Amino acid sequence: MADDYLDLNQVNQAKGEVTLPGSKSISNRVLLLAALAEGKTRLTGVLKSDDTDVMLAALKTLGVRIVQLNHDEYEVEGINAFDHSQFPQTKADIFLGNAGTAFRPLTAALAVMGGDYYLHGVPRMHERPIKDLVETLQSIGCNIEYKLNDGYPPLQINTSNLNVSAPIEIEGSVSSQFLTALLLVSPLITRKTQQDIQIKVKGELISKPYIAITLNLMERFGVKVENNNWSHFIVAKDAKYQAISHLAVEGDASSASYFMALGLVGGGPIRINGVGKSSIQGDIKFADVLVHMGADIQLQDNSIEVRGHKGLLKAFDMDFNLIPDAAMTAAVLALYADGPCTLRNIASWRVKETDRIEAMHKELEKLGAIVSSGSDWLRIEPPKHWRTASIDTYDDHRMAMCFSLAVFGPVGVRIMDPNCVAKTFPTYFDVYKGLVA
Ligand SMILES: O=C(O)C1=C[C@@H](OP(=O)(O)O)[C@@H](O)[C@H](O)C1
Ligand SMILES: C=C(OP(=O)(O)O)C(=O)O
Repeated sequence: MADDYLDLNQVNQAKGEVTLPGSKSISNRVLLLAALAEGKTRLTGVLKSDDTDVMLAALKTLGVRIVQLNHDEYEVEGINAFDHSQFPQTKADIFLGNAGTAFRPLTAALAVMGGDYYLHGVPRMHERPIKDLVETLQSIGCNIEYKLNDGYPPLQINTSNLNVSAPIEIEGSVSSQFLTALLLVSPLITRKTQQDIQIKVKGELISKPYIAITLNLMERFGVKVENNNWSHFIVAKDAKYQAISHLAVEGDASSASYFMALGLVGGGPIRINGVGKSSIQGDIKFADVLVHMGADIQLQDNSIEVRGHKGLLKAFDMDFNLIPDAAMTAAVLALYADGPCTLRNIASWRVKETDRIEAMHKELEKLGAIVSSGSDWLRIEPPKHWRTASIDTYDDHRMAMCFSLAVFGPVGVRIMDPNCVAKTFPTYFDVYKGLVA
């Protein structure tokens, strides 16, 4: 039975060493890429969590042979989607929880390859938009139907009849995962239509560093995409994914943000192994926010060491569009700032695991902060009078993880439903407890 809550005591210090679990964004992309490729790929450092479990289970249901060699090591036997245009299993009911990185790319892959597939998730997944991706796929001949509400999962996918006669247009302003999904399947589209594919982004592309991860990993599997200023992409007609003998998944840079923050407010030193300056994940740039707030950060190729100092942190007013996930960590650090802090350009928070602007607003207020917010921003005045609080987490792993940082004031906190961290970091609170005193 899930624990209802977890009481975290007030603490003064944090130090120690952690090794990060694998990156969710990389794990789910490489599982799919390896499944589509020709040949066997060995993946190490794969994240073990709800989001990756649903991707693994979906691929197995679709008939992909995946052997677990060790706890975080898998061998994936690619189906060679270029010679076999469908998955071995052409009819399936696929549950994808609340994993955007599984739902959006698999929608694109299954719609392009065709079959008889029902894709669904938890109730919140059925409130998260997918219209922009579905409309783009329909515009090139995919057969997708909404089963509950227009614009949202669940989806029924049937056999496609691809027809691409102009650049494929995709909206970029709601989630970058729609463009990621289209890019990941673009070599399948070129193969089926026997032509180069052009992709044009409509609207302002958000969360660009996640597109960089997509392009980087596609290239590792043998497909180089031409990127013209993040708005126009070209994929050549001979594009094809080739297996890689071994790919090591980096540690998760968004998960690193909590430990980096602990090193700052808790004094440190905290050493974080698994990501560093060679990372392909945009969230590594969270280090710049912490340096602004007063952290001393040493970035090695594959590790980070963080130290803080006594006293208040420097307040910030910043655009967080490039690091929407690590941005939540900054919102909680605002509790210890020397003035009001503003997070800007975070509209995508409203359509994630919960409405994160509303959730963050409510929960920071419970601790005594004075908070205001708008459609795409959040402003936090640090508490003058702290209050003890039960923090509701809204089934959002990041709400639970970032509010574990709210214990450096004069009070402890109660985290409701702490097991929601299983979405990306099931052992988070055990690791956390080993660092704070
Ligand atoms: O592509 C990815 O791996 C992700 C993209 C981001 O979503 P948006 O593009 O919707 O901001 C991010 O918030 C999510 O956790 C992972
Ligand atoms: C937004 C997130 O997840 P998803 O991949 O489901 O979009 C997240 O992990 O913060």
